[in-house]
Amino acid sequence: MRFRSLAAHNADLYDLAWPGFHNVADPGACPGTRRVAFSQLRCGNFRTWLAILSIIVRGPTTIGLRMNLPSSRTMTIAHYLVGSLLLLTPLLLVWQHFGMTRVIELSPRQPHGIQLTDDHYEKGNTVSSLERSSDAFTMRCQLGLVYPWPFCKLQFMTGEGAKGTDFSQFDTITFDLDHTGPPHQRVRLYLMNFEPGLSTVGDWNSQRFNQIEFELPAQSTFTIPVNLLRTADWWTDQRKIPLEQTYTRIDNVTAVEFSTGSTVNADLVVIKLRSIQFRGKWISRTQLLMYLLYAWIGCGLLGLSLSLRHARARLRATNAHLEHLAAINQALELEARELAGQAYTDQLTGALNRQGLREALMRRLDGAGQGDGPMAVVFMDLDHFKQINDRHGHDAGDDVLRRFAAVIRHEVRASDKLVRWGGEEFLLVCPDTSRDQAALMAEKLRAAMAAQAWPHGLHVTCSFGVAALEPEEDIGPAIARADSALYAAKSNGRNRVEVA
Ligand SMILES: Nc1nc2c(ncn2[C@@H]2O[C@H](COP(=O)(O)OP(=O)(O)OP(=O)(O)O)[C@@H](O)[C@H]2O)c(=O)[nH]1
Repeated sequence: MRFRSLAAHNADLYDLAWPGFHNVADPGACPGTRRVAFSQLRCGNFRTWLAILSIIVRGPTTIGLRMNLPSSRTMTIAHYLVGSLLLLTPLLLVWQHFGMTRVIELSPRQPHGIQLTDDHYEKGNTVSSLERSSDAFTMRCQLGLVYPWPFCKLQFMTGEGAKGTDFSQFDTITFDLDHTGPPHQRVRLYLMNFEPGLSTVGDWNSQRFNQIEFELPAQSTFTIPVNLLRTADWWTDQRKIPLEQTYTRIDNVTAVEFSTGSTVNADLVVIKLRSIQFRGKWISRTQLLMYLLYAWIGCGLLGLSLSLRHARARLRATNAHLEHLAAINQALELEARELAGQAYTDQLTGALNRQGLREALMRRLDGAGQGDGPMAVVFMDLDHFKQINDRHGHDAGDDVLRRFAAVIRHEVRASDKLVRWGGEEFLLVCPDTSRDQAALMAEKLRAAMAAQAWPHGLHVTCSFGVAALEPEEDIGPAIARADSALYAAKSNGRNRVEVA
């Protein structure tokens, strides 16, 4: 199994430990991008604010602070949205405050229909006349005293039939006029609102009379707020309008009436009206704030869902990465175990080598309560092995060695350790085994050798030297005694067991 380089692994671990930003010294910078070092990001530093503004407006992928994961297109769009909203919010608020003005003007310059009426149709004797010039309407009104509430009024038509104009979005009414007549001259303004269910076409008085009455000021131009308009009491009394419907309503105004006030003297009133202007905002501040709030909430929700998606993708990537690292770790452990096994094992026979024996003995001694019982060693040496090599070749000799080790392993306990001492010499270390038990076992092994079918029809025998460890004795002297016993077995004719 091939693995990536250690450097690549380190980079992986670095990424896991520090998700978010790469080292600014990363040489893999995108061409054309500017990099900003963390050390440069300090409050009061012009570059800091420039960098932050860049993140907002351009998105994080286009500047030096590069995220580990590439931002998706949708994330970039979200960043653009937030940036746009950040710029648009103050702009719109300022524009709403100083601009966005909507005006309806009632004047000779505007095409609204106009007519003059007085109390004649109420059988009064008021005499009125209207003079129209390019810049003003001049109303002359000689009030009579026959009708109890004499009046003259200018009617500006702002609708037709049941269809009127919406004045509800206007905030102020500005008058431009001159007047002559008695002091403290009062005037009235009516906004006639047609309301289905209340008003009928052709019945003028069935429309809601939104009224305001005030004394004309000395100056020609003056402004009053629209919210001073009230449904006229006389109209609600006359029409028997329930109290809960006596509110002001000016969303369907068919006419605006400018009338003399409630003075009952037989005065001559002359009013030169240049204009009445209704001013308001195309969008009220409240509406704008609501729209901005919706936009921010929408943007926030979008950003949240995108962040969640991004986080989920990141989590998936991290999990996959962790799984990948775990697999690498497992493979490395396996490989390490294999390498460790090779260091302690003879490759040809699979028996332990001397280092392996040392390790096994160390482990035995380390174990609690281990190493206290009797222990025996059996030295084994194949007889006339040189002849096998000489007659049948080295490979045949190897086959015999492999088979020998297999036969011995098959016959002994798992706790007995087979060690290749060198060449055709093997050592069997038998824990919890007395000298007599070891001698019996050696005889059993010798018999097993005789019963074995050897390669190339060979007849292979082995000599055994048995020795037991004295209490508190190291294994070394016991091996030496077993070696001596083996020498004796060889001397006494081979294929036999000698006990030291
Ligand atoms: N095929 C093979 N031969 C080996 C290996 N290690 C040692 N030998 C051979 O084993 C032989 C040992 O010969 P000797 O020490 O003379 O012993 P012997 O021929 O078995 O004689 P006795 O031990 O006296 O019965 C030598 O020829 C070595 O070359 C091995 O790994 N493979």
